[in-house]
Amino acid sequence: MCPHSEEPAAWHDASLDFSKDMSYSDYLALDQLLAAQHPLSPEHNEMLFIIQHQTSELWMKLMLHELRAARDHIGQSLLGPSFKMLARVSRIMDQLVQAWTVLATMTPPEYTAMRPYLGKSSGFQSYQYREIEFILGNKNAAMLSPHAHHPERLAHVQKALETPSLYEGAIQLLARKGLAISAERLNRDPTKGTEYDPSVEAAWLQVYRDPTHYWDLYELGEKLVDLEDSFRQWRFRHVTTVERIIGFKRGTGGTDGVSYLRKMLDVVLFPELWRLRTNL
Ligand code: HEM
Ligand SMILES: N[C@@H](CC(=O)c1ccccc1NC=O)C(=O)O
Repeated sequence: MCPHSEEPAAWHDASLDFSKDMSYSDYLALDQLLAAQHPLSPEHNEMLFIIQHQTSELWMKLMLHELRAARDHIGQSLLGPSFKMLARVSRIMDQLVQAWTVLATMTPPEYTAMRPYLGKSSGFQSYQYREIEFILGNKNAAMLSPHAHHPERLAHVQKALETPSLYEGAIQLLARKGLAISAERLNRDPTKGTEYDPSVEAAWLQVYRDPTHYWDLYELGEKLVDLEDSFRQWRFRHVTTVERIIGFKRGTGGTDGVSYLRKMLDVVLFPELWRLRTNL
């Protein structure tokens, strides 16, 4: 009963006996999920480092779920659902951009104390991140090597390398809608990363110069630019946070560290969609 009234407590009708029914924790497999954090160091701040990455990887799992579905819908010219999926992916990326404020609470001495325990491990070896880069067209077969020892992870990245990217699907859609794309571009090796093509820019320019006629393609173009905009912000927040925490030390993954990550800021996923803005 409520302490000061005759009314039953607000939670009075809540289900309380889960001996025979699925509960919140059962449905979310929380026993497994919350038992998956294994700090290697005695440092207080390692839990932050682990959970920051595990939550990022869960968001990446959802991004891939949505990106694969968006690519399938674009392949079937079903653009409405693909727009919703791409918008969701951009919002997830925004979430990952904001998440850097939590990790930025880790100071250099705190990270330095736990860094030796990381060995050669690095986000460079994130197979979900690599799949995301690949499905967006930033492909590089060399990035399979860190997974060569692990058949299941290798299969994920290998499949992503061999499957035409989401942007490839958008270019094929432009051609299906009657826009002139070069035969060489339409028949390009899907394992190769996206490279600027003048016929693709000319096609996007035709769309952006007549949005009323090509509204669905125009909206697809802007959804892709939204996504790359958010991705660029993620890359920038990562390199800035890294510089805050390890300066210009070499990375545990073997790269030059911040120097390498700064080069990644120059990656352009959808080159023609950015170049057309200059020529519109
Ligand atoms: C203290 C925090 C962090 C530091 C010092 C750091 C440092 C680095 C460095 C130096 C690299 C270059 C590869 C290497 O040599 O290791 C890298 C790559 C990477 N990191 Fe981080 N990182 C941090 C946090 C994160 C977080 C929270 C994520 C989220 C998933 C992340 C994801 C990645 C990814 C995906 C790459 C590969 C990037 C690419 O190849 O373009 N990192 N990180
Ligand atoms: N490359 C980082 C180490 C690192 O960032 C890391 C290590 C293990 C698991 C996730 C990591 N985060 C992203 O790269 C460093 O050089 O300190």
